Amino acid sequence: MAPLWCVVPAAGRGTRVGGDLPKQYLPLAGRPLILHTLERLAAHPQIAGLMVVLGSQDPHWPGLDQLAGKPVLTSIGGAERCDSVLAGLRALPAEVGDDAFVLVHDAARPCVREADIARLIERGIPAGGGLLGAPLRDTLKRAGDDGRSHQTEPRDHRWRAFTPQMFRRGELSAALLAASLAGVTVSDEAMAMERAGFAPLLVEGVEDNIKVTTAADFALAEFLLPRTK
Ligand SMILES: Nc1ccn([C@@H]2O[C@H](COP(=O)(O)OP(=O)(O)OP(=O)(O)O)[C@@H](O)[C@H]2O)c(=O)n1
Ligand SMILES: C[C@](O)(CO)[C@H](O)COP(=O)(O)O
Repeated sequence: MAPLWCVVPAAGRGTRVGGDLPKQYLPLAGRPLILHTLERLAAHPQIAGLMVVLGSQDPHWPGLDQLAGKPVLTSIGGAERCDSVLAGLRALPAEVGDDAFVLVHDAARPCVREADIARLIERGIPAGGGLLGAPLRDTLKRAGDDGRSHQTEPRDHRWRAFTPQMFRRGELSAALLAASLAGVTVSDEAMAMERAGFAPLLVEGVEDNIKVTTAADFALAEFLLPRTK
């Protein structure tokens, strides 16, 4: 099977972490968070190259053009994550045809495991596309505006969505464009594909593939990094 390109949205501002520097450039184990993510992706034998989607004014990008001997290209993202992913898909090299499967992985998920990426590719391609995730394990409460629990929701059939997510370049681009034209901000690729009539395969991944979202997540990611190779 031919290796796949990976689009890496990295154009966010990290507002939930706070501070002046976007979270992808904050130090994690002594180096910018994004470098850990990119190195892990580039080292994967089934990944052909990386398309990193940057903010329009980004003085922090280190100007990488290759990693582990694989090309690292960049493009400019948009206001929402879904805009950035669509921009990255459009900027992929022409050798990546519309029928080619493409991975999308958050720059903010540095602890992704090689085996999870491999499992997504192996199971997702015959299924027409899919995503890593994990079934919800906690009891789920519906909160009222009063901050009290008013109901316990069923948790069966409910999953948390991770990245990578993997779809055909053409189908995902069309699905993201359709959502955008409808004024819908999709929070992940699978949501765009669901709106377009697809049923992405849920491939179980390890829950330590965390998204660094708040300042407290840096300590957890630093702990997990050497344990999730
Ligand atoms: N307009 C955007 C928004 C987000 N992202 C990227 O999408 C990933 C997941 O998004 P999230 O964790 O929400 O990152 P931020 O938008 O940076 O965080 P916040 O919502 O706290 O500002 C990150 O790698 C982020 O850089 C992006 O490429 N373009
Ligand atoms: C794509 C994602 O990582 C799946 O969990 C997530 O949706 C990113 O954005 P969010 O703003 O944290 O929902």
